[in-house]
Amino acid sequence: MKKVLIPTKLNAVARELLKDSGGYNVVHDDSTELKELAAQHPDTYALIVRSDKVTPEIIDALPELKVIVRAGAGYNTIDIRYARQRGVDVMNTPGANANAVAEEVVTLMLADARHVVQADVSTREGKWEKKTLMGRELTGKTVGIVGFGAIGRLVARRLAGFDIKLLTYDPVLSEDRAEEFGAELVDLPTLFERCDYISLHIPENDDTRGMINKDLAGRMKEGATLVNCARAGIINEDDLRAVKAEKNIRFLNDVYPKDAAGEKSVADIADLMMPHLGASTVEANYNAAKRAADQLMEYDEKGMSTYIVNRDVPEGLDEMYADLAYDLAHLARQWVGARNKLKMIETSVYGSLKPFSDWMIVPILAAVSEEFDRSMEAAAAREYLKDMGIDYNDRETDDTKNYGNTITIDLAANVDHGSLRRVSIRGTVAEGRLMISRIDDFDKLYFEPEGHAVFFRYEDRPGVLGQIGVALADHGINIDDVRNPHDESGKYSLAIMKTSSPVDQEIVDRIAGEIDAPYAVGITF
Ligand SMILES: NC(=O)c1ccc[n+]([C@@H]2O[C@H](COP(=O)([O-])OP(=O)(O)OC[C@H]3O[C@@H](n4cnc5c(N)ncnc54)[C@H](O)[C@@H]3O)[C@@H](O)[C@H]2O)c1
Ligand SMILES: O=C(O)[C@H](O)COP(=O)(O)O
Repeated sequence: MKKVLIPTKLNAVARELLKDSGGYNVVHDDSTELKELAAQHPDTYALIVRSDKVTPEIIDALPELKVIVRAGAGYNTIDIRYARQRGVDVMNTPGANANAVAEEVVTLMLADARHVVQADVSTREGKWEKKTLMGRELTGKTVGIVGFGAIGRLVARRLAGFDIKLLTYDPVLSEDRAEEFGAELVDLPTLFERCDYISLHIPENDDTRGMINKDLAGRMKEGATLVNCARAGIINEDDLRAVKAEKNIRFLNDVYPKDAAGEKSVADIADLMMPHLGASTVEANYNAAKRAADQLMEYDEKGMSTYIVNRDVPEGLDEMYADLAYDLAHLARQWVGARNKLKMIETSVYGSLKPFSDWMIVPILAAVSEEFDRSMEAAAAREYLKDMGIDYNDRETDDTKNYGNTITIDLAANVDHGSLRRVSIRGTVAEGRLMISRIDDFDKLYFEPEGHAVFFRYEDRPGVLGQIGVALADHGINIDDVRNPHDESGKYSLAIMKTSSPVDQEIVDRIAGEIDAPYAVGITF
């Protein structure tokens, strides 16, 4: 039986579900230090934690460890890179505790606006501070949500009853999607300048650490409120301290560099402080515990999970196929017009790659959207696509077609007057090299996506290749390799030329005009 160590205060449902499944020996102990528990249970296979710090020392103390499940959202307390080096997968349970945090945000806003804590203390002391404790109303105010993920969206929904004006900033959100939530998508400085309340709902990572700095805090309105129920590290505390006194900013805080008793460095600037209680509701604790157990069992049954946060390429998949998916999508994106609005992505994954078809959306999306980070998960990719209004279909495929281990990517993008421009590109890995084997009706290309290349699709006639060669030479560009297949009808040709240097799309478009090629792409792989 696999040993699961739960060294944290987590609803018993996790323990019960795992035990009932018959496959796990669960040790649930929230009163012993994790270090000590690790020493006592070196045969641990899975660790289920909350904000407990999982250091390289803990990981090293558990040589059998295969997976760490974070029953919650933020995993900045787990050394995910070291876990990866040791072959340990790390999962979280996104969204499981989102409502608890959203309600905490509303609680803090209202409690501060009506001086609930002070009023309670002073009334118990026998005072009657009705005059000094004049409050403020939340209704009708402008609220800014930084990070419009699971929590950010729920904060928006919960606050809707207060008739607020809602602004949001999230780099992977489209204006249309924001509008569906009644939010206006703005940039970060604008959000800080315009809002009466600002609530942070982003992860702490290398990009967001110290993000709320003097410049942003300095843009806040006089008397505005900043709520941090995300992570301490995203605020530069000294910068906020400097601005707070000047602008009378209210600061409501749930998170600290360390989850532990003792003095808090933000005590002098925080108007309300909670001991990291965002997820501490009976309901959220149950949801996160159940999700942790369910995800662990799914991980063991299917061998992979969309919730893994520290794996770029799934175990069992040759990394070259991830690169192939990226290159196919990169070329397809240029083919349909890099600036045209993408409407549809369809993937057809064949052969031994099939178990990874769901995951393939990650490198594909990284190729078609600069905003999407390749280290993100498939679930985040699908959410992103939904937000951007892009249809995504992972097609059922039929291996009797003998396509081997191939990936086909179909893209469609809007061009002028609402018409769609489509392309279908297939590729594989052969002899240890990436190969593009088909572009639309041009088959058996076996073209290696590497270096610089130009593509022109034109009506077949003699002399066109020469024309392209001369035009490129006029720009000092040498041709390193040429393919020139015809399509099935024999009517169209595709000129694929590898070039010595990148060819600007402007030059490609000019040559396309000269040879009357409606499809023309210059690309660097
Ligand atoms: N106080 C608590 O108890 C508590 C509970 C749960 C989560 N959290 C914290 O809240 C964070 C958010 O949780 P979630 O469940 O909403 O996660 P989520 O992944 O659903 O949403 C995070 C959002 O932040 C956005 N984002 C990432 N980088 C950004 C940036 N630089 N600027 C603006 N937006 C950015 C992402 O695009 C995403 O939409 C977690 O990472 C965790 O640290 C705290
Ligand atoms: O990221 C999270 O899920 C929250 O910060 C909750 O942390 P906790 O499980 O330690 O309360």
